[in-house]
Amino acid sequence: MILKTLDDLLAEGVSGRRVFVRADLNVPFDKSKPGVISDDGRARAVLPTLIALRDAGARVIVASHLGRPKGAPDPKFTLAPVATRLGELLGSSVVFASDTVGVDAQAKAGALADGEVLLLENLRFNAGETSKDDAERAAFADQLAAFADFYVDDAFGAVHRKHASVYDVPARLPHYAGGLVLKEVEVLRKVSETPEQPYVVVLGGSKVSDKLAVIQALLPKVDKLLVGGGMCFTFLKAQGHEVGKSLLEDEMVAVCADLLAQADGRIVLPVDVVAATEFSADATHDVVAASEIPADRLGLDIGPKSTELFASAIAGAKTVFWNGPMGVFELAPFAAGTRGVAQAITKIDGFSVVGGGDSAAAVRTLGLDESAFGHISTGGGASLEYLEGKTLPGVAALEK
Ligand SMILES: Nc1ncnc2c1ncn2[C@@H]1O[C@H](COP(=O)(O)OP(=O)(O)OP(=O)(O)O)[C@@H](O)[C@H]1O
Ligand SMILES: O=C(O)[C@H](O)COP(=O)(O)O
Repeated sequence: MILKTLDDLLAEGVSGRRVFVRADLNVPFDKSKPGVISDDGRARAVLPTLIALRDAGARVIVASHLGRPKGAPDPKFTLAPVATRLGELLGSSVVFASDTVGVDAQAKAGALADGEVLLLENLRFNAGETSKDDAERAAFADQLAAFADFYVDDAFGAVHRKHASVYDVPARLPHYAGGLVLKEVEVLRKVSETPEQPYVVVLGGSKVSDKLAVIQALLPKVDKLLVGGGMCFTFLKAQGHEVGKSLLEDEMVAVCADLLAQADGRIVLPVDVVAATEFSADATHDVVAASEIPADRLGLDIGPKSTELFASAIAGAKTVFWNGPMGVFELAPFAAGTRGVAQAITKIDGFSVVGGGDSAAAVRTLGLDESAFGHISTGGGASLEYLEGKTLPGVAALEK
């Protein structure tokens, strides 16, 4: 990979210059306490870049998405609490703009002093950020690029998105890869090119259709592919089981059936699940066989037998890649599967990678020892698409 790095930019000198940093500050929030960040790992991961630029006297303009608002302001997805947290982590105040490219952002960017940091409001409050229309994205990218002299991408979690701030802004400014992007790409390159066998992949989480392509791509390379979390129900349905009110992508059932047929036993599904009456910590819940989920229940975690089954598959692995929690770990009654699988991964005599904002958050919020994992990636979809062998638009843009 030939690209310029943050170190190159620092060597050129940034004092008094305006640097646009694309970060992935898409942090999870406490489901029961609005506005309270439940895991600030992604904010901490970008700190070295921000500190280096701040300390070198740059005027730093940080931009990120949060969640998936629909191209217009939505208070549920404001980055305001993240600006506060970022200021605490940096130990210096972070100015927050209440819009992304509007009057407030322009005034605050214009008033930045050397070594000051500004966080713009959620990029996805603007339709141009995620638009599939090149001209619409370009128009928004022009507005973003106008803020700065240089562009640094340290948003590894978003490099798989062909979005204005990831793909189009670097075409408009001298561009550099931040340390986080460089480190993530290096680790994932090793895992994807030369994984030591046996290689076990564990997939879960809720973004089902996002993750089916990676299963297809990884099947020829892995010894076992363990599927839990919200994803498993589409597979269980494909095996002919009823899944009650569990998360299900009906239109993907045929694809899952096809994957199971190709896998020749290497895709391992849960044999039991924790089935609840509703999506709530207080809901009545029981362990049921994966083939017998009652019509009025939804599966919110893998059951104890499945956890054991998955742990024993993980035990002999030399390489483990894990993306996506095994259940709704944020609610205590449904955290055991994720905890059990994570603990099994910490015990392997080999190299493990945890990919995904929520999976990384699970490691930390469940009190597991972060240092027992080989690498904790900030990218969920990004790390999966890298392993799939896809070109990542954000990385390609930096290479140009
Ligand atoms: N059985 C289930 N039903 C519904 N949701 C589930 C289930 N199991 C896990 N989840 C949810 O999946 C979410 C994480 O899914 P996601 O696919 O986003 O993971 P990730 O890849 O680690 O994160 P990201 O893509 O944000 O980096 C968690 O919030 C968890 O509560
Ligand atoms: O959570 C993630 O994986 C990244 O922040 C990207 O978010 P997205 O899947 O909403 O583009």
